[in-house]
Amino acid sequence: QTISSESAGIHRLSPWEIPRRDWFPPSFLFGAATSAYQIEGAWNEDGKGPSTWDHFCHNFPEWIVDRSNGDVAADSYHMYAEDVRLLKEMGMDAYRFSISWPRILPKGTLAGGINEKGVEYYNKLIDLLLENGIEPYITIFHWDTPQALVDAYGGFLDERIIKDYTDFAKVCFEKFGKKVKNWLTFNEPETFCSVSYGTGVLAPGRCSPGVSCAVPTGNSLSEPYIVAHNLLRAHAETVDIYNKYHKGADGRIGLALNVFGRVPYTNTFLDQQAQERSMDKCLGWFLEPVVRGDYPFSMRVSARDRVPYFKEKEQEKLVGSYDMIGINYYTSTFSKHIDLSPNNSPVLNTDDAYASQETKGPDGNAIGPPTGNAWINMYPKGLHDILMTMKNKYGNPPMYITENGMGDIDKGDLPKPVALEDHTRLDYIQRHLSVLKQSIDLGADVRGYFAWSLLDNFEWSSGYTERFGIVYVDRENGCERTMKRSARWLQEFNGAAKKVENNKILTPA
Ligand SMILES: OC[C@@H]1[C@@H](O)[C@H](O)[C@@H](O)c2nnnn21
Repeated sequence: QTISSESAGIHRLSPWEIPRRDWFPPSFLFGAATSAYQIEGAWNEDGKGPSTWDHFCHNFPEWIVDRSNGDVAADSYHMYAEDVRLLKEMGMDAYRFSISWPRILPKGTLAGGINEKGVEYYNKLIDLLLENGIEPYITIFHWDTPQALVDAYGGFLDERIIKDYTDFAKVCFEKFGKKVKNWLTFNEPETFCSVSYGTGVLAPGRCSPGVSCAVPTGNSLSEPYIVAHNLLRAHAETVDIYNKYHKGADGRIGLALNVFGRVPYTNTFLDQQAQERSMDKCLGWFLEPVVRGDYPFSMRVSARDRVPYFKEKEQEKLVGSYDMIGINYYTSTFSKHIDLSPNNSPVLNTDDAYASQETKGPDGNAIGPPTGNAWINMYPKGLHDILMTMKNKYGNPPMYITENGMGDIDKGDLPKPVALEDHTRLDYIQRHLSVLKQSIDLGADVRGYFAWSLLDNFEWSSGYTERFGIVYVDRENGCERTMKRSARWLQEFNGAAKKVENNKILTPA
């Protein structure tokens, strides 16, 4: 069951603590986010090719909690108009979604041909969004690599991916770039590298022999760094092409980074160093290359020859390869020092930080109240700390909170009426918006906020057992959408709720 905010020891926000739309500038964007594999379904319809996620779920169902897959998901391929209607009804300014690479290029390569029906789907979605005054924010890659490229040369493990990815991005810019002005090349490269090639929990599910994953023929210590290096070079090439041929006067491009807050486990020097190494590992791994052209020093010290070097020409394209940075924030952990000794030789690339990530502090208390799913304890201050780091250490780039949210556990035992009353999610969103306001007032250049997610959707290895949507999706009933309490509050917050008094609608139609 969803833990009630009261029983989780969360006091209700007082009326004056409830965020209001006028806390934020009129230009600030409020939106919601999704990704292709998690919502579209139609996995093999209208010429779409298989992605690594289709392959992973069909071949290794035992690695998905409920043995499910994204074959239907939230059926947005057929129900996208309903999604846009909901965004409009909530008064959202923007919608972040991703493009399925194999829906556009079924064989992964340009030579393999463009699937015009796939192009048509995204053009219909984009046109409907624009007709309803909703700004599209497109993520080019949200983890669904074409399986054909994995079969051909190992996907992101091989630098041939750089050309195929830039070809795919060019098709997106050519087909959608006149209407779409905001682009994110990659979603959460750190998660993709560490969890798809380190722990192997995400497709293609690779890890070292001896680590428990679907494909234990990888190398959890070296493959994440190889994939990261290819991904960053693909990012830099793509941004260079965009800036030269597609940007125009008002185009903007960047990437969305997953950032866990990290708090020293104790205030000892060793734990403070552990916190810094953990931030380097999570944020710096991809941010420092695009800010200053190389990986964090702490990573080179610990992972040494497993961290590749960029060529000078690559660095020239990497540095400053963003007009905006997306921050995906959910929760924080305590970072605890691990001795750099042969007894602790790393198994996973994340072990290179020589720090454990603890949800409980030395006093045994969790970093924040539990929410629904296990890995998210509510700690809004972590978002503030990250934004201050972005402002004070990384040049305060234009930022968007491109994901923020929590999941309700539903193993078939969460009645719909209970799920619709998602007061913990409402409390979570309100508290993070409140912290966001403080951070902006302290100078952080944040220009928008996207709730994760618009819809209950396919939550990767958790399948459909974690509901992250502000809108409930009833997959037993034609994927019918119903606004949850959090969505209705956002509707009111956005000034879109039809306030009716004496039968007169006060808000604009
Ligand atoms: O787990 C919830 C969501 C996923 O559904 C998103 O696809 C992913 O970008 C993400 N990163 N952190 N948390 N999330």
